[in-house]
Amino acid sequence: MTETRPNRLLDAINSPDDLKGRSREELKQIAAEVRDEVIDVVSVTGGHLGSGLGVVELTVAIHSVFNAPADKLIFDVGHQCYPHKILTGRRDQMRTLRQGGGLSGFTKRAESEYDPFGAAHASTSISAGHGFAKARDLQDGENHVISVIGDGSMSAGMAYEAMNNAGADKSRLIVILNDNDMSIAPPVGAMSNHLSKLVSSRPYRGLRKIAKKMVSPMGLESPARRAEEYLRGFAMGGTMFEELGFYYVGPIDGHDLDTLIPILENVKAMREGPILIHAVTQKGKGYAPAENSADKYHGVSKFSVVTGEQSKPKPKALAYQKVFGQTLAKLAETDDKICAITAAMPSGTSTDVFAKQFPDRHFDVGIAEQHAVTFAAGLAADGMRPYAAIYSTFLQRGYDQVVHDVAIQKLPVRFAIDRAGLVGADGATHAGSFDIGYLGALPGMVCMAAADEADLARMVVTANQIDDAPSAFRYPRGEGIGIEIPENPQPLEIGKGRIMREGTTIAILSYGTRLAEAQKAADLLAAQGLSATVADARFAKPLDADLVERLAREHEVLITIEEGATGGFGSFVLEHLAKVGALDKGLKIRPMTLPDEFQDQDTPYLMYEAAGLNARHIAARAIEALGRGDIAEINRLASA
Ligand SMILES: Cc1ncc(C[n+]2csc(CCOP(=O)(O)OP(=O)(O)O)c2C)c(N)n1
Ligand SMILES: CC(=O)[C@@H](O)[C@H](O)COP(=O)(O)O
Ligand SMILES: [Mg+2]
Repeated sequence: MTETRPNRLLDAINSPDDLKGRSREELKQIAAEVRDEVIDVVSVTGGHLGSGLGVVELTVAIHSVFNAPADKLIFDVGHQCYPHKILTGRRDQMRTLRQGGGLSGFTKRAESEYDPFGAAHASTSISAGHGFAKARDLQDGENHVISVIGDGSMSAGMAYEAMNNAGADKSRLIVILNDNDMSIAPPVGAMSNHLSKLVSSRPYRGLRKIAKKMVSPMGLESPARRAEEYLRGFAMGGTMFEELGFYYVGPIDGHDLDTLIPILENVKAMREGPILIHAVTQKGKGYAPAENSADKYHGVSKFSVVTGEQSKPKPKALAYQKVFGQTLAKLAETDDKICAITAAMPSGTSTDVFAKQFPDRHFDVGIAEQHAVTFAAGLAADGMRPYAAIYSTFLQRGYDQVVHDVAIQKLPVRFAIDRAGLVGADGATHAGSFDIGYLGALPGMVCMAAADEADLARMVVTANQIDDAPSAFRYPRGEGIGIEIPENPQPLEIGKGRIMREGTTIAILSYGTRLAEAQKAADLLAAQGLSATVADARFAKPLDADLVERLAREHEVLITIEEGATGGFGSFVLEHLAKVGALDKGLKIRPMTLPDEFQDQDTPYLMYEAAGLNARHIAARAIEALGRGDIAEINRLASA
């Protein structure tokens, strides 16, 4: 790929300034080289590929026309920003992408002045862009603000809240709608249909000619006037964007620099109001294996550039997600009230397993977590048994809906909280750190965490039986521990944990999949003659008061551990013990949570190592609390 190109113009591009003054042909070559570079990089790092390949020309065009960092370029989600990183001085670090200490896989303010606004969650770019535009106006600035948002991300309410606000405003804001007719899965909804109609009813072949006319000085006095003429004359009325107060330009071919550059130059000359450029692109553009795949190589592991084959290690166990999807589908065979809801993540959450069997009861609502929650509330209010499968981090966006629409009305929505705990390469934005606290705070909510895949199956079944309250069960990204999943999983007794191993001196009470580390910690302690009880709480709410009080009463040290932030399970235990006076009798209690900081990406193991939540840390914490034992020996044994 890259080696076969004779002149590597990209080698001379260290910042967007180096694109200025380049001929159109040179820019086309640079775009081709950027594309090759993205493919090469992601083939060794893994990461988000299809989206970046689709915006190569857009990114080159934007950086050749505008003046970042003075002009603010805001990418929605940020998963398509690899070409942008290559062009903004980060090319030599690209092979550290998504690794510990390396570049983030998203835009990030702390990483570069060319990333004015960080992202990773969808649909924030128009709001942020509007904020930048207002800030500029208030400070008498002159810079441009460009928000690039995908068609999939246009399904979230936030994008419309932003357009509603920005569209009624005179502030200059350029929104580029990058329409590749894909989300992670095929896009859904009426807006997606509207965009498809716009594209099919207005072929951009003619517009290409128009764009050529726009660059000709003939008949038009000034760039601003040219742009106005263009927009008045050729933006056909009736798009939703125009109704909302945006100048609509398009649809245009988002891979054609001969179209993109003149249009951006003209739009740049406009002095007033928000503009939306509708650019049609292809996800995975220019790399056949991506173009030809169903998911357009949205997110990939390392792969062979020649064949496109991804090198995925053979799984040792079924993923938690599959266990969830399969258990729910099986349950639905005998319960026709069960529904599954996903907010644009059918494959990520494995609701696609359910969808295959029960398409009528499966709902992909698009990137719309708030709606997903209230939609589930409506289903529940009229007698259905909805399971809303949402990543912990994305459910943050639907929190008021969980409180106001679900919990206050005691509606039995079942929340399958996916990606609980640290997720690795996606880093802080995707860590499922807060749901234990934010759900556990809600009156009436039943909160569970699976310690292994067999227990997850039981929790899916347990939630099905809770018809008078909302419930949630959390589980991490990826494979289980490889234990057998019962054929007919039995429901759990609500609010009851389990003792895994009886000891005398130290109690380790785990909530979630740290249980395996707790067991290892007990082994490390046993090697020093220190006896530990290990318990799996299963429920954070209702808390197993008997279990917690017994552990407190019968041990010198009580450690709680969870894959969540402070203010979660450990806090609930502490508060309970304080209320019943169990802390007055000299118990040494040590809650172990994620650290009070946003952790950057790394492997999940190393992130937990940095968080101090692996077996050796648990054992060391016990020894430190106890005041006896040898921490150095623990570390030696753990690393052996
Ligand atoms: C709030 C939120 N929900 C879900 C996601 C997961 N997600 C990341 S990218 C993506 C698809 C975005 O589609 P689009 O904006 O069209 O960009 P494309 O990948 O097609 O370039 C989804 C669902 C997210 N990042 N944020
Ligand atoms: C950008 C984004 O939000 C998704 O693509 C996310 O990276 C998917 O994560 P999983 O791989 O855990 O499904
Ligand atoms: Mg898209």
